[in-house]
Amino acid sequence: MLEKLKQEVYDANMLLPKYNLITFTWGNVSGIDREKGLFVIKPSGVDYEDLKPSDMVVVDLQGEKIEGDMNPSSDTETHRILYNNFPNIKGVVHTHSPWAVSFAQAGLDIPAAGTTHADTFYGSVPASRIMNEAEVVTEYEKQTGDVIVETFKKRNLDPDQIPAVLVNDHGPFTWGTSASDAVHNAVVLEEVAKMTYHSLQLNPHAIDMPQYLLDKHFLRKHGKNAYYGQIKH
Ligand SMILES: O=C(CO)[C@@H](O)[C@@H](O)COP(=O)(O)O
Repeated sequence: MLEKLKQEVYDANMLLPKYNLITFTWGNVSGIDREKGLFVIKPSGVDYEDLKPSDMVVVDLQGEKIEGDMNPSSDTETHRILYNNFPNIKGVVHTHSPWAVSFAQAGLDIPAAGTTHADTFYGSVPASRIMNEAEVVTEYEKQTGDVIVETFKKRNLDPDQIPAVLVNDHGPFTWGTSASDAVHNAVVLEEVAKMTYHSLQLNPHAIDMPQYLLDKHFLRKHGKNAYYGQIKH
């Protein structure tokens, strides 16, 4: 079942160690088949060097395991909530990459400080609120997804324009148009977190880039008149 998607999701998971985004088993990638309403995710707690495409687990959008010998990632419920609430996304990534986690643990947004950020994120990457005890004790991973969705709703953010969040005291989740696109966004997020940390050290007072520069860089790659790369009009 979903053999092509399993291979894609496996390949995307293997990009996490390649780009130094994970330590041990601290991360996961999933990808969804929207027509079938099924997503494929990494099994929980398996070393990356031991993973195989056939180990990937198939889950439905109600959270039922449909196929797979192993338990799915412990973060499966968070991925499920994101797929159910952000209808255009087709891949989700979670890591504990250290620069993004540093902002998450500080409870700080990553402000849009320059064009590296603006090429991928159309504004600050938001930090969520801290989850309360009841949310953590009961259905923790589902509630993590709910808090991410709440962050975007309350702040009127578009998940298609800001494909990342920092879960407070935890770490980053990113998403994208495919599993590999979500990994691409996780790599950019980590680079941007590192650069912005250093910019804040050098000048904490002049960090936000001008709106016109943010507009130019995001929209030349993602707007309806995008012209970056080999786009033909
Ligand atoms: O945050 C954590 C653990 O605290 C998890 O995201 C991480 O270890 C990955 O877990 P899985 O191997 O995907 O179950």
